[in-house]
Amino acid sequence: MDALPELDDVLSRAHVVSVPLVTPFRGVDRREAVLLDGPAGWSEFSPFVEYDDAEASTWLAAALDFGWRDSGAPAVRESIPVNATLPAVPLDRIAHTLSLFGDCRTVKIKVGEPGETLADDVARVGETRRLLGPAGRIRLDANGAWTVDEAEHAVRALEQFDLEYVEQPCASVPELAELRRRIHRIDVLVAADESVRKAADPLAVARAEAADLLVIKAAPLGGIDRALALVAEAGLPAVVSSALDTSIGLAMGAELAARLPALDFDCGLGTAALLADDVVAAPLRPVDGAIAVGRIAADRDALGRLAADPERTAAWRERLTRCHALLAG
Ligand SMILES: O=C(O)CCC(=O)C1=CC=C[C@@H](O)[C@@H]1C(=O)O
Ligand SMILES: [Mg+2]
Repeated sequence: MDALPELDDVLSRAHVVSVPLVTPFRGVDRREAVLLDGPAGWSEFSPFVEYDDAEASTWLAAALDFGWRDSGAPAVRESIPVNATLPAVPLDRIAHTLSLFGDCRTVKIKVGEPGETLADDVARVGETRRLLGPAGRIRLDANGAWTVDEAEHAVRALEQFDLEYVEQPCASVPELAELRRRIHRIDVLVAADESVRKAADPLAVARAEAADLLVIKAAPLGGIDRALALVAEAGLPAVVSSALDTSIGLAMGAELAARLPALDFDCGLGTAALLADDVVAAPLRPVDGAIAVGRIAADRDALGRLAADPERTAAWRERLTRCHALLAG
C-alpha cells in the first residue's frame, strides 16, 4: 500500500473478537480476529494463531490496505457464487452441515485429515455425492497431506464420485507437477492453495505447470490488488477462498472475486455458515449459492458480545504491533 497508517491510529480502531464455530475446523472451535474500523471501511486481521510474525505481517498489509483504501480495479460482478465447505464431520452430520450453506451446487470436502483413513474419505465423499445428486460439483482439499503415490491412489479411489478438482493434494510444487502428470488422463484437475499463499514464490507453481488453477486468498497474499496482480501474472484460472474469516474478511474476499476478469469456479467464500455467531448484524452467509459483493460494517453489539478476554486481547494487540513494525521496516 502507499503509506502505512500510524500504529496508534490502527490500535485505536482495533476490536479483538473470539467467534465460536459450528463445528471444529483446522483443529479449533473458536476463530479469533482483530476487526479494524478503518477510514475506507471495516477490515479484518486474523492470521492463524500458529503463524509467525513474518507470515502474519502480510495479512496485516492486506487488512490495512482494505481498511484504509479502495481497490484501484473496478468490480465486474455484484454477486459471487460460492461452494459449501465440508470439514471432516461424521457421516451422520454431513446433511446437517451442508444445510447450513443453503443451496450451494458445489461442495468442497476436506480429505486426508489426521486420524482419518482413505476409507473414511471414500465414505464421506460418497455420502456427499448421494445427498448432492449427480448435477452437483464436488472438489476435495487435502491440505498437502499426501505423497504423490498416496494422492494418485486416493484420487483413483475417489474419482468415481465425479471430482471437479483436488486442492493441494501434495505439499510441494514438484509433487503437484508429478501428480498432475499422472492423473491428467482421468480428467481431475489439480488446484494449488498452500503452494500459492504460503510460498516464498507464489508464481513457482504456475511456472512449473504444477496446477490447473490457483486458490487465492486476499489476506495471505497481501490484499486485493496484489492478489489480482498475481493471478494476471500466473495466467491460470483462480478460485477465491476464505481463511475462515468473519463476514468482514469474507467481504474482502468477495471484493477480490468481484474484480477477477474471469471467474469460472465457485468460490470458497461461504464459510460464514461455519460460524456460530458473527461480527455483523446480517452475516454474509450464502443465499441461493452466492454471496453479495460490498463493504459491511461491524455491529457494535456483536463486537461487545464476542469481545476476546483481556489476555487474548493484549496478545493480539502485541502481535499487531510487531507485524506493524515489520511492515514499517
Ligand atoms: O475454500 C473453502 O471452501 C473454505 C476455506 C477453506 O477451506 C480454508 C480456510 C482456512 C484455512 C484452510 O485450512 C482452508 C483451506 O485450506 O482452503
Ligand atoms: Mg485449501
